[in-house]
Amino acid sequence: MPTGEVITFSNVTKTFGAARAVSNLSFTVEPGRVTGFLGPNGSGKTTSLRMLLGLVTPDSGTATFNGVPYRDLPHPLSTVGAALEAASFHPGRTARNHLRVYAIATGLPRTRVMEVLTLVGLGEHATQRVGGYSLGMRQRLGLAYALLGNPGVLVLDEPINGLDPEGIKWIRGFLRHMAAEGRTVLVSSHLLSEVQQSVDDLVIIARGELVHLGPLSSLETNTAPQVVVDSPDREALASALTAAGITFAPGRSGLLAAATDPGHVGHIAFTAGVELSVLHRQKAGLEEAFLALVGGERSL
Ligand SMILES: Nc1ncnc2c1ncn2[C@@H]1O[C@H](COP(=O)(O)OP(=O)(O)OP(=O)(O)O)[C@@H](O)[C@H]1O
Repeated sequence: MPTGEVITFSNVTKTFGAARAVSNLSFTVEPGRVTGFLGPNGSGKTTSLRMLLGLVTPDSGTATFNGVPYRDLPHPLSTVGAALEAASFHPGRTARNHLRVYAIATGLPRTRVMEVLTLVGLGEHATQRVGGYSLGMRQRLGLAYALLGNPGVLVLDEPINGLDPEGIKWIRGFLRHMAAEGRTVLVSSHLLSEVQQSVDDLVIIARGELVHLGPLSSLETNTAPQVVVDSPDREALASALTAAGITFAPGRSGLLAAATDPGHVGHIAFTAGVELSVLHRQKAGLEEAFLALVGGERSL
């Protein structure tokens, strides 16, 4: 069984010319869990992953696996499996042929090729030319390549891009399974909704900076709760709230009051003699919390 390793980014900074792509980024990624690495397009995710894999040199800081930078790993292929781009396979060659070349070059048994192709659901398409593959099939081939050395760490850049609903369902189960076996799984995405159902932890960046770190549930608790309140006499309700120092904004089903306790809002209305038609607590959705953190930039 492969053992997961702790990924540590420590004060990593990278600038391209005058543009700072990644700024003083620090976080850890734990084994046995799926971690979503989220941020809008251009927020620095790919640059960070490329630094982790030794493909880009940081200006300062380190990105390591159990304290060791990628270039110093004694057995990189059996430590880390990475899928950064889906389209870099030669269209004229078959999936099996592609992976055989890598397997031979790295001293892995040839039998591993069909094992990984089967694992990602490409067993029946192993002898098909990659040129005829859909984007989703190329994503799966990228995953198969990442799994060749049976690594303890998986680093996947936007693996859900291009998958159809069935493929999305499959990859969610796949990521969970990989983590359940003890692997460290780091998955980037620009859409929270895409990974929400498969991640345990979140690392969110915007403009190259860390803006949120913690379990998925922490994003929810990070969101300011609101009390939805309404009255047949909305004007009187508004006056009562203002008099009590509670700010509010009009919402779809009433006034959205900046308060945590519906009981408190109800009491204010009661003492002002205002009848209520609606009174409940509301939390903003995860997507709203995510958008608020990344500066409201809605990714395309
Ligand atoms: N080789 C490079 N030369 C110059 N600028 C670069 C280079 N690579 C990335 N950048 C810039 O760094 C910033 C971060 O880009 P990066 O690709 O890491 O973001 P991302 O979050 O992965 O976005 P996307 O999801 O669109 O790939 C962007 O402003 C990008 O234009």
